[in-house]
Amino acid sequence: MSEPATGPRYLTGFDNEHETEALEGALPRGRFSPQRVPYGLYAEQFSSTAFTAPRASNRRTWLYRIRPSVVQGDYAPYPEGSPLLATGPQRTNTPPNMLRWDPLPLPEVDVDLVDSLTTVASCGDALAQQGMGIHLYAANRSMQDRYFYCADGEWLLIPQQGELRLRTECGVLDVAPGFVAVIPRGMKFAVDLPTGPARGYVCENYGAPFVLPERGPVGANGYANDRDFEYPVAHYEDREGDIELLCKFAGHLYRAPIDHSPLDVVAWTGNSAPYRYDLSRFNVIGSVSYDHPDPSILTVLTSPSETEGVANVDFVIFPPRWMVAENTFRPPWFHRNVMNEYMGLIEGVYDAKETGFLPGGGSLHNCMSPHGPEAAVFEKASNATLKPERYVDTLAFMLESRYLIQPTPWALETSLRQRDYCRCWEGLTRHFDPTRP
Ligand SMILES: O=C(O)Cc1cc(O)ccc1O
Ligand SMILES: [Fe+2]
Repeated sequence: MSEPATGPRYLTGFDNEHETEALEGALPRGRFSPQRVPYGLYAEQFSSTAFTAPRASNRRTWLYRIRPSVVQGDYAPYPEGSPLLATGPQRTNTPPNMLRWDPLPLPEVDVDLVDSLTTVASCGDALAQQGMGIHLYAANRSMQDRYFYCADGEWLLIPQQGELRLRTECGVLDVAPGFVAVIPRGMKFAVDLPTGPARGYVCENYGAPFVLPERGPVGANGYANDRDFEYPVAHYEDREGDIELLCKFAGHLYRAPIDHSPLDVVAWTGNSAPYRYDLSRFNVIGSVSYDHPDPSILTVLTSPSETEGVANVDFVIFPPRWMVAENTFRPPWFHRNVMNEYMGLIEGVYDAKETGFLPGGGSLHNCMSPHGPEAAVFEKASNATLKPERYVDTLAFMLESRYLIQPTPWALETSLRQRDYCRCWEGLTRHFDPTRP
């Protein structure tokens, strides 16, 4: 267990069968469901995979709580929720154009993270448990007397500005920019903003829960190491009041009244729990000889599809690292891909795009749409004197999917869309001269 001087404590190890209790002796020993649970708690199983999923991919947690989750009111639609939250499939045509957006401005009115959700795009179909939704948030208010869960998918939160404190059924996670957090499908939580306004991205993974990619010949270590994934210790809220439980279900928001905090889990054991990961812990593996490797080498987490090696979603990062490849065009190469790529920027500048791709912004290059370094980057990288160079002040990410990523009507129409994006490649003029090899 890691114990920072202040703030929440964490259990470490990806997908471990963790166990934790906020009151000594609260966790039943030797069985999950004794006739009577210590301290008068209720036992509740939380299943993130089918009961019969293979052992290696099975995820479930036993929660020991003050009241079972069924103690709540009926759901009613929550039409006041963000009108820009969408699930898909999108009804508008998906253009093949390369797309890019400026960041969302920070809000001028009080709004919490859930109410601020703005969907840029989605792929697949939440109802078929395939694909993902890509949302932006820009919020300035903590969630008070309201909690949320998403039945449509697991949430990967990628903060770009401002810290998030995630109060969840399993405990508390602090997530600053440079960290990511994953909340299992269906887990109840609230988001506080301890450092003021916050902005970032949410990948709502409709498919199989994220796992760590295989390492192949790289061996037993490297990429994202299992031990660096941090899970919260049990922490419970024992309070009653006029409280709201929000949920996203089949693409729509609902609200149910509840007269107590749903974060009343005193102890839990299992492997389906929220976790956070410090992206600076990623062990970057790259070329130490020549050529620019495929970006899959930078995969932090992958949600597999039924086809081996073809992801439902890959979460890939482009962190600070050394570039040493000799006689090599070092930036990302020009590219057309059967897979679909949404990119965001957490910090600094991305090596393929030195202008126009801004922290908090995003770009989308869908199936077979060409993309690559902008003209100025091509010019510079083709003529640079190649010596070892450390890329610093940079942290971009990519959400890559086998399913076409469909922008929402908002994303196509918003004034944040850079309608001149294509022009960044305009200066790529011909250099061909058949007389000079
Ligand atoms: O910028 C992109 O489009 C992502 C990307 C990065 C890279 O290093 C190689 C290929 C690729 O698609
Ligand atoms: Fe690409």
